[in-house]
Amino acid sequence: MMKRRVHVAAAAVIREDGRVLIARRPATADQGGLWEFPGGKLAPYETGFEALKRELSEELGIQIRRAQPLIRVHHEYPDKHILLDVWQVREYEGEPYGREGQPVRWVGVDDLPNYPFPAANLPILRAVALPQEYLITAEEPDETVFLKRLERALREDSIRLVQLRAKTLDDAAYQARAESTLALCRRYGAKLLLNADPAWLERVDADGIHLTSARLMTLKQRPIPANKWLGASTHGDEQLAQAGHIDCDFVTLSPLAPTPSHPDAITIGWHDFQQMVETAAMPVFALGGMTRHHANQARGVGAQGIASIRDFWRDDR
Ligand SMILES: Nc1nc2c([nH]c(=O)n2[C@@H]2O[C@H](COP(=O)(O)OP(=O)(O)OP(=O)(O)O)[C@@H](O)[C@H]2O)c(=O)[nH]1
Ligand SMILES: [Mg+2]
Repeated sequence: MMKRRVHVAAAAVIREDGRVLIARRPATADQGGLWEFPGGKLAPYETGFEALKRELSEELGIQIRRAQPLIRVHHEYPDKHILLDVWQVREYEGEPYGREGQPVRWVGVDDLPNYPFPAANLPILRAVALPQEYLITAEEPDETVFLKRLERALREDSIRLVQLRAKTLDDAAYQARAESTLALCRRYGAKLLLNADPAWLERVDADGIHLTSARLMTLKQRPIPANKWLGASTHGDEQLAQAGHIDCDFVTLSPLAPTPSHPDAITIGWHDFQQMVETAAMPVFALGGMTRHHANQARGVGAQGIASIRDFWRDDR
């Protein structure tokens, strides 16, 4: 028999202090007793956003003013195929409460993994915890220049996710660079991922590892614990599937568009990008010819946001 297909709109409602609202499902409901992001099934002829507005009014008593797409997750439950269409909501009227008697709680983003959620929710927890911009550092031999550029981006562009990519440094220089970069990232509350062998986490206590696509393809399982972040570079369906298989937390997918350094490269383009993101079941950053100004467009096709070296590696004006 064909499985039921269920399309659900749900919201990560985010308060000014950054906490996220979650609600507990009634013990008698499907997935009873687990926590969830408020929302529910689309009624016939409703769009996701229309359903979101109605459900949050019914379940929380709030009126959404503006919402931004966060992530779309397809998940196979034994009895149904579910599509969770998740939005980020920061602008709303009213004070949310459990209008159907359900317990609700404001939770810090890093505390979310401590609550039991339905199996489909793992990618959502990752998307909620990640920003919409991912800075990849440029090759820069001069450490002073490097740290100055990075600090500008942390301070002025509010970058909160950084990948240290330094392929030209030897091991000793890489370790020194990783330590100074980590100290700077910590000052701004930014997460730092090392683009390096996963064993580097034993030497530098960074927040995680970013795998090159070559390294990604050699792995049989997730190489680092769940409390560290695992990103990977991907360029197509096979690598995306492998990233899912070894349980990466997120990926970059590139090259989306031509760049000044690769004007004639074969690029993915927004259309195919959207299709690949739809099947990815994890946050995906668009990379290649992207700037901060593309972040909303990327969100619109289901991405987490954009990754870039060039756009963030600017000089102080
Ligand atoms: N709202 C919501 N539903 C989720 C989440 N994760 C998840 O797997 N689901 C599943 O998606 C479906 C949504 O159902 P729902 O019970 O919220 O639907 P609804 O508000 O329209 O209620 P009703 O149909 O019971 O009247 C359920 O099967 C639920 O288990 C989540 O984070 N939020
Ligand atoms: Mg509901």
